[in-house]
Amino acid sequence: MTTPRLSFEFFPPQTLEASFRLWETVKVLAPMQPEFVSVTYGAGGTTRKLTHEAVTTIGKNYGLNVAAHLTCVNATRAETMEIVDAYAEAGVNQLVALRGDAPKGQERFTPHPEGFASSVELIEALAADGRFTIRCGAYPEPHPDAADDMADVRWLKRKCEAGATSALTQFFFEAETFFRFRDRCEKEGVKATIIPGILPIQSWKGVQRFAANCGANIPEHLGPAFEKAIAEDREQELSIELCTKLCEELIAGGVEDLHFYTVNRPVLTGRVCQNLGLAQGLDLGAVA
Ligand SMILES: NC(=O)C1=CN([C@@H]2O[C@H](COP(=O)(O)OP(=O)(O)OC[C@H]3O[C@@H](n4cnc5c(N)ncnc54)[C@H](O)[C@@H]3O)[C@@H](O)[C@H]2O)C=CC1
Ligand SMILES: Nc1nc(=O)c2c([nH]1)NC[C@@H]1CN(c3ccc(C(=O)N[C@@H](CCC(=O)O)C(=O)O)cc3)CN21
Repeated sequence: MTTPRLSFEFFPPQTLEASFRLWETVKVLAPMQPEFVSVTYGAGGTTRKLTHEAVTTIGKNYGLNVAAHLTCVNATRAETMEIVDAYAEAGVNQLVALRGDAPKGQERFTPHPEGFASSVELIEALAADGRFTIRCGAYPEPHPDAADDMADVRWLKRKCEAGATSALTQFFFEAETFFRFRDRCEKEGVKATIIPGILPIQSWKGVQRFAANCGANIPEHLGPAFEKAIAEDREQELSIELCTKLCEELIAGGVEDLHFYTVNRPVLTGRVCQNLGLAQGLDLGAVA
């Protein structure tokens, strides 16, 4: 069994308090020497400037390899390529190219009349540009926009043919979900590395809301387990236990990379990595 490579996802802070949390999260997790970290891009491009600042600051101050998320929402092609130029000038060499969620108040993704109409178009433009390693998203369980059972596999294949060399999956809670998807992708001839996206459950309430919007299935037995854990004030311990088990199963099944959705909180991700024996240099003692 190989030692998996780690990566951590952050979101750009919208308030001063949130920015303290981000820096603490980065500072605590950076010593684990992740392969890369990534910074998300708010729905509708609302965090354009903040994402850029977070990406460059993390790169400069922590020497981490940072991948910036980029979406097609609410921007012309020219505007999107301006953002791309600014990243290249700042020394960023990896992008996570996404179609993007619909902005608040809008039901579904609607392309900008002069914008990229899909993730495939964005990836094609980035590949033609040639300056970046391109990562994309992948959906082991049907994305709400998927037409049928195989749509997400076939669409991922298109994204990889367009130039994405690795895919970060939506979070999921059963290893089997990932393995089934990986097998289907292999059968369809998807060449990219498929990296499981791992969400340690920070908030049981929050994750139920979020999962419903994303089409991620929450196994039924988790409901009573969390209710009991919350009543006994050990919600975090249960999250760590479940997430550790999921990662162990993935590693046993040959997974060589783990991408953690940190939601800008270092403890759960740190503790899971510790349990997996992957947390050299991690010091959780100083976390506020
Ligand atoms: N997957 C991940 O790791 C993350 C995803 N997201 C969000 O997920 C949302 C979706 O973005 P992407 O992953 O780039 O979406 P995408 O372009 O892969 O579309 C999602 C699914 O919708 C269907 N679809 C969309 N456009 C299609 C088309 N033109 N023809 C056929 N099928 C089509 C496919 O089934 C596809 O798998 C974004 O809002 C992104 O911000 C955010 C953070 C991480
Ligand atoms: N479609 C989509 N959009 C995204 O922004 C997105 C994804 N998918 N998938 C991958 C990550 C995971 N993301 C997540 C996942 C869970 C929470 C969540 O549980 N939030 C809690 C707060 C947690 C806390 O206390 O800090 C909440 O109550 O909303 C947030 C973002 C964001 N990312």
